[in-house]
Amino acid sequence: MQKLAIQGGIPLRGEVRISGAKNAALPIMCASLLTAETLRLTNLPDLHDVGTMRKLLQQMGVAADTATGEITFRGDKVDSWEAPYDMVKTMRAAILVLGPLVARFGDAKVSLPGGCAIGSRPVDLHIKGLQAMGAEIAIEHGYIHAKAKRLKGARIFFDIVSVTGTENLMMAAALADGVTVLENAAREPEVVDLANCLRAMGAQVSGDGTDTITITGVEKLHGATHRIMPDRIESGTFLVAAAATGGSVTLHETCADILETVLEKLTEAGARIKVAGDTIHLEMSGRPKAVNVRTAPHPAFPTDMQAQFMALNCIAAGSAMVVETIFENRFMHVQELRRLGAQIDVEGNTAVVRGVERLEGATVMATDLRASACLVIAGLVAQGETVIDRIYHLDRGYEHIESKLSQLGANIRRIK
Ligand SMILES: CC(=O)N[C@H]1[C@@H](OP(=O)(O)OP(=O)(O)OC[C@H]2O[C@@H](n3ccc(=O)[nH]c3=O)[C@H](O)[C@@H]2O)O[C@H](CO)[C@@H](O)[C@@H]1O
Ligand SMILES: C=C(OP(=O)(O)O)C(=O)O
Repeated sequence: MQKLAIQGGIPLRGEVRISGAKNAALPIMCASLLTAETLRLTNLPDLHDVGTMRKLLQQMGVAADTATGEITFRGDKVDSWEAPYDMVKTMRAAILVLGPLVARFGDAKVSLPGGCAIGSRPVDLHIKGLQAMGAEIAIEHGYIHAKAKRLKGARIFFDIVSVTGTENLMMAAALADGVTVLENAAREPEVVDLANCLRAMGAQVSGDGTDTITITGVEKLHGATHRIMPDRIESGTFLVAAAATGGSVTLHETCADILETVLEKLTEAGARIKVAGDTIHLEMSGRPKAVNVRTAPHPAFPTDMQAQFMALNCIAAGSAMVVETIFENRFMHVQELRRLGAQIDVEGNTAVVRGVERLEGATVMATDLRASACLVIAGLVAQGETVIDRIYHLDRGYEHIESKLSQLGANIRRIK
C-alpha cells in the first residue's frame, strides 16, 4: 500500500494551479446519461473517483473518449441500467446515476451505498424524491430498483439539506413530465455548476444557488460543452497548508466567491489574503491564531474543510472549538493528530483544540479523504518525518497532490 513521507517545517512558497472540482465533475459526468448526444467536459480533474465514474458509465454503454484536457461522453448506446456494488462501495457518488437512468430509460438498478468512515450517510431522501415523482421503488438484495414509465413533476421538500440528493432529483426532473420544485435544496456551488451544464443541454432550471429550485421537464436534452468549475476544497486545502506553515502562495484558476467563509476564517487566523481575478494570494507570518469553526450547509463553513482547519488549530496560538454538524463521525483524524502531539478533546460533535508550539513527526493512518488532507497539513508543519499510510483516500480527491506540494517547496514523496 502506498504511503506519503513528509519532512516537515518548510514554509510553502510559490504558485499552483487549482484543478476542476471533484464534487462538480461527478454529477456532471452522470448528466451524460440524460442525452443520446455528445457531452464534452473540459477541466475534468485526473482523480481516482473520476476514473471510477468513467468506468461505471462505460459499463452502461456510454462512450467516453479522451482528448487533451477533456473527455467527451456519448450516451446513444446505453444498454445497461445497473450500478453494481463493486463500484458504489468505492465511490458513493455512483448513486448519482439513479436519477438520470430512471428519467431517460424508466429503469435503474443501483447498489445501496451503505455507510462510510464519516457517517451512516443514508440515501432515503433520493428515494423519497423519486417516489414523489411517480417512480416505483423496491429495495432488493442491497439494490435500489426504480421503475417509472415517465417521471412526473412534483413538489419535494428535503427534511435535511442534501447535496447529491438535490443533484439526483434535479437531473431526474429535467426529463420529467411537468414542473418539479425542490424546497430546502442544497445551495452548494457544485449544484449551480450542474444546473449550468443542464441548461447548456436544454434543460429548464431556475433558482439554483437558492433553497428553492424549479425544473420544468422537457422531452429531450441535447449535447453541450461544459467547463468544470474550480475545486473550492482543493483551493482551501492549499491555503490552509500555506497558512499553517507560515508561507506565501498564489493559487491560479480558482474562484474566491465560492470560498467566502474559508477566506474569512483564514483572515481571522491572521493570514493576509489578496484576490485578483481568478487568483488568490495568501501570506502568513508568525503563528496562526486559533479559530472556531462550525460546519453547516453552504453558504456556511463546509464540512469538507473541517479537518484541515483542525490541523491549523493544532499549532495555533490559543484554543478553538470545532463543531461538526453534518456528519456524525467526522473526527477520525483526531486520534492521528494526537499521535503528532496535538491536544484535542472531543465530546459529541465538538472538538476543543488547544494549540501547541510544535507537532512532531510520526507514522499516522489516513481514514478518509479530508482526514488525509489534514494529516498532510500536520505533516508539513511537524518537526521531522511524518509517514501517512492509506493515502489511496487522498487520490480520490486531490489531483497530483505531492507534485503540487513539491512545486511549493515541500519535502514530500510517495513510498511503497
Ligand atoms: C460527491 C459529493 O458531492 N460529496 C459531497 C456531498 O456528499 P452527500 O451529497 O453524500 O452529502 P449530503 O449533503 O447528502 O449529506 C448531508 C447530511 O444529510 C444526510 N442525508 C443525506 C441524504 C439522505 O438521503 N438522507 C440523509 O439523512 C447525510 O447523512 C448527512 O448527514 O455533500 C457533503 C456535504 O457537503 C460533502 O461532504 C461531500 O463531499
Ligand atoms: C466526503 C467527500 O466526498 P464523497 O461524498 O465523495 O465521499 C469529500 O469530498 O470530502
